[in-house]
Amino acid sequence: MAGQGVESDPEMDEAQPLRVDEAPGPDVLVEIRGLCFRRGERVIFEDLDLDIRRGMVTAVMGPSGTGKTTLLQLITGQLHPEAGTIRVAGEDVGRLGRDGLYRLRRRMGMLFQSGALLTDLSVFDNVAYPLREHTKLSDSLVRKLVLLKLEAVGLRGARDLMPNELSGGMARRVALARAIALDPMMILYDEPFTGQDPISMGMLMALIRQLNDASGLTSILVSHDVRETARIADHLYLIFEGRVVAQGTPDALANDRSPWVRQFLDGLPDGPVRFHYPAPPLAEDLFGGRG
Ligand SMILES: Nc1ncnc2c1ncn2[C@@H]1O[C@H](COP(=O)(O)OP(=O)(O)OP(=O)(O)O)[C@@H](O)[C@H]1O
Repeated sequence: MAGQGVESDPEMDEAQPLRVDEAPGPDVLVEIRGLCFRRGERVIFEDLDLDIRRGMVTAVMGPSGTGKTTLLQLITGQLHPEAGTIRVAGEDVGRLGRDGLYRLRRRMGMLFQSGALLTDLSVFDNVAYPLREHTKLSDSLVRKLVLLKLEAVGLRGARDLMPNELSGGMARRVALARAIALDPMMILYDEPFTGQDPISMGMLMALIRQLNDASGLTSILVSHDVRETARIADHLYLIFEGRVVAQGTPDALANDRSPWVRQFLDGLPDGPVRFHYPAPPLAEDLFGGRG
């Protein structure tokens, strides 16, 4: 666990930005500074600062639609910042050309919700796919690597199965084996627990932690599952309305009394994040004679 305390604004009725003032050290793998990004007219990020530290599992949480998936897409260079910088392993992602991005993405494993397996390939061939596409390794070496990756997710014995013969949890573990096939420096998880029963969720949680620690990875985890995420993450960022509104270790955030943190971590239906969409007073609407 990282020994860092919580940082949040206790009076936070309205989300205030938290700034990362100190320069990033060598332990920072992803450094985001002053990130601005819009979708049409909608501001998704406004002057966002965020650090992902090497060797840690860092979770990014926040209400639905805050931009968590968008953040992962910006880190992987699928989207480009409007302003600000995103540095991954020292490289400014927004300035990389096609080749640079390609090289960088090879070093990032991704387990996105939509990252389905190729349905007409066996488990073995799904995991072998990135190795065959991106390397010139011999068949016998590919075989050994695939078996090792499948062993790491507990599915070496399932190598000849087809995707439609797998449970949802097994399919996600195969996708995880595929995501680590090229020995990435970092792995990004977007809602990895969605739709999983408690047992396979537990297995995935343990795997995320184990793979991170045993392979010296750095992990970014986007998830709605507050309790589960807090159990495996070293550091949590809570984002809302384009900014980081709180960050810290799970323990520190668990003891944080700010209304925003409490509403999010305790799943309260109303608080700084309003249940009601902004509207004039009800009486005015009912009796004010307006259309
Ligand atoms: N391709 C797109 N074009 C336009 N707007 C988009 C697109 N993808 C997402 N958005 C919008 O950007 C905002 C952020 O979306 P994003 O998926 O990043 O949020 P999220 O925090 O990951 O949400 P959730 O927790 O529900 O998955 C949302 O308002 C969404 O409607």
